[in-house]
Amino acid sequence: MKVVIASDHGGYRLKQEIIKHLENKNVEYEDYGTFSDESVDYPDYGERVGEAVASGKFDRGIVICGTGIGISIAANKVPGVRAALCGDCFSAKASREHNDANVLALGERVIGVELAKMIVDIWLETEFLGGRHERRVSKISAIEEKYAK
Ligand SMILES: O=C[C@H](O)[C@H](O)[C@H](O)COP(=O)(O)O
Repeated sequence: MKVVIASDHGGYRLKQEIIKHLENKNVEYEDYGTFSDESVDYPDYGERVGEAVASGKFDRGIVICGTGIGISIAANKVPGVRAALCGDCFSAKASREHNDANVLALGERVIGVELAKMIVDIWLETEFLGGRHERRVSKISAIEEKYAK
């Protein structure tokens, strides 16, 4: 599995911790920035990861900002992206099983590093269940198509 990860300055420190964790687990990843804690704009990084996942270059994306909210909103603007902001393990599992989330969003200012690592593990390991959830995810795609220019 190939993972792309990015953050703004508000998620930079947690991104570095998650990168160390991915390396320890031998998960293939690419870091799309930001590369310091200097202030930047989260939509740039959400869009970057969203495009990289939607294009098929990566299987999954991880985006991090202060709350995880802004960067997930931005990533979700890219057609084909289903970004899930998770602050607990149950949501991380359900976002994969039910929603086939292809981008995980985390908030550095909200959750601790150890919980974030646990969420990442569960999210990477959990498969989409399909079945009734397939129909609902298809309806999300239909909404995208309806509003596409
Ligand atoms: O949703 C947005 C994120 O939480 C940003 O990380 C946050 O807004 C950045 O705030 P500041 O510029 O005050 O560090």
